[in-house]
Amino acid sequence: MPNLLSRGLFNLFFGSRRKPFAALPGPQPGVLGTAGDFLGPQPWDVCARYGREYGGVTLIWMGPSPGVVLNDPALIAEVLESPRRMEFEKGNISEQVRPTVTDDTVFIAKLSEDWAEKRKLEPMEQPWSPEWLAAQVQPMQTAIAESVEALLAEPSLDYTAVLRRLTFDAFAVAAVGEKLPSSVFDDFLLLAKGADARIQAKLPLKFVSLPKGFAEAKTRFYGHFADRVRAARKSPKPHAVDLLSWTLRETPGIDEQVLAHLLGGVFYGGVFSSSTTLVGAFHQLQKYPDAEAQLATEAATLAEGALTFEKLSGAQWIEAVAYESLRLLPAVRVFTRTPSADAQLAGVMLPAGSMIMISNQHLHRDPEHWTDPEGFHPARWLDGGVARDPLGSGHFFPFGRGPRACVGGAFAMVFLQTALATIAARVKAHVDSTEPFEEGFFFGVVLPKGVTGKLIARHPQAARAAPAVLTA
Ligand code: HEM
Repeated sequence: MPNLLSRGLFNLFFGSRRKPFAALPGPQPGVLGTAGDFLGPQPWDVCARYGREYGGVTLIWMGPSPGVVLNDPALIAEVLESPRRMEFEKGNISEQVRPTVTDDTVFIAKLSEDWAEKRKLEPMEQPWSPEWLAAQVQPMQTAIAESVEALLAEPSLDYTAVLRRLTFDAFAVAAVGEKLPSSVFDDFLLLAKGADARIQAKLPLKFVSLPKGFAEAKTRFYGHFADRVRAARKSPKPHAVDLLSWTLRETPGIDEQVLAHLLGGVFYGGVFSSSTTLVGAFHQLQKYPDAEAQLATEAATLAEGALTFEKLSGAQWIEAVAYESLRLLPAVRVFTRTPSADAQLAGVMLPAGSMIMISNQHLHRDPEHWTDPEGFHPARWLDGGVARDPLGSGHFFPFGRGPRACVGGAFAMVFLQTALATIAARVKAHVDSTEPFEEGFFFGVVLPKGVTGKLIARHPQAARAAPAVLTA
């Protein structure tokens, strides 16, 4: 809380601005407004504290500009889902990630039209058809199984690093039909660091310089996918199910660069968030051995023969583990919106350009909604649990809510379930400590730190020599 002098100064200079917002609760502003609250802790922890202390809407001050933090499902629905959602533009994340993800991407699409309609016109809308998703299970299973075997040889693992690479490799198989060279992964990370520096900057973006070699890495990274588009056009694979081959069959006239950029964008959309979710899942499973044992049993049943989408769809415990991980440790915990013109919300008039922060951290752990919310209990999702709190509902929105929610949510679910089934059938992912891990922030996504351990083969034959060595 700012000291008396700081609060006095704010009131002296900006006191008159406070009057129209008197009805809203919130922390006392000082000379920096209430922005000082966000300087130390992670933003989602601040949003959750506000939810506990002030309720569904909290008035904040970014310097002299008012804003709100929403923790009320109805207000969140108004901003993200109702017809009024068109009044609230997505935050400025697009400007921050623009150098990394190029212009041909759904990341930086403007909200100038109804996004639900716009998506139908986007080439990326098509790949997430149920047919394409179903076709990814088997290739991703093979890729993940191969990665797991390679990792078995490692005496100690940093799960954040190795699951990030495992996820990248599985996404590569879904995107282009095979794993990519390590040099492409390195370029991917370098470009992500460039965007991350801009996302985390407290400075205006023009003062944030990009890492050395950024421009060259970008040319190489997207050039790699452009080469693949040309090669696939020259020698089409009529039965291949990867996104590249699939899209060329369904949309033969698609521009080479657009497709290359969309393929590259898939990795930025989902590698960090999906791998963070897996780290959280294995950390919790170490803490809850009964849940882990049940996962191993179900995964073993699925491992008899090839894994299919149908088999996965019937695997209720695997789905429940994925949901519970997304509830307790969602990888994306804060999203923002901004009224493009003055807009009425929560009984006040928010000026154009003000900050609206929405977090799932508090609602995913709201004790009035969830039993033992801090505990990891996949069983809560059985017996109608999924229908009670579907994805994108008031107290469960790990992928956001409404038409501008995550583009890759359905793919992420298929990936997470395939990964849990494949990994748990082969190994126990031992985690060294069940103490809460430190959480950082990278590319807008929660970054688990210091989660170490090793994979222990469930069956001796799984420990056979690794076919390829993975680099973290
Ligand atoms: C567990 C994994 C994932 C989580 C938790 C997650 C979560 C989210 C969230 C919360 C948003 C913001 C929604 C908003 O601002 O309203 C988002 C946006 C987005 N996600 Fe994901 N995501 C995941 C995986 C993926 C994957 C696999 C892809 C692509 C293949 C992807 C692509 C995107 C894109 C392109 C956007 C921006 C959409 C837009 O601006 O309209 N995500 N994601």
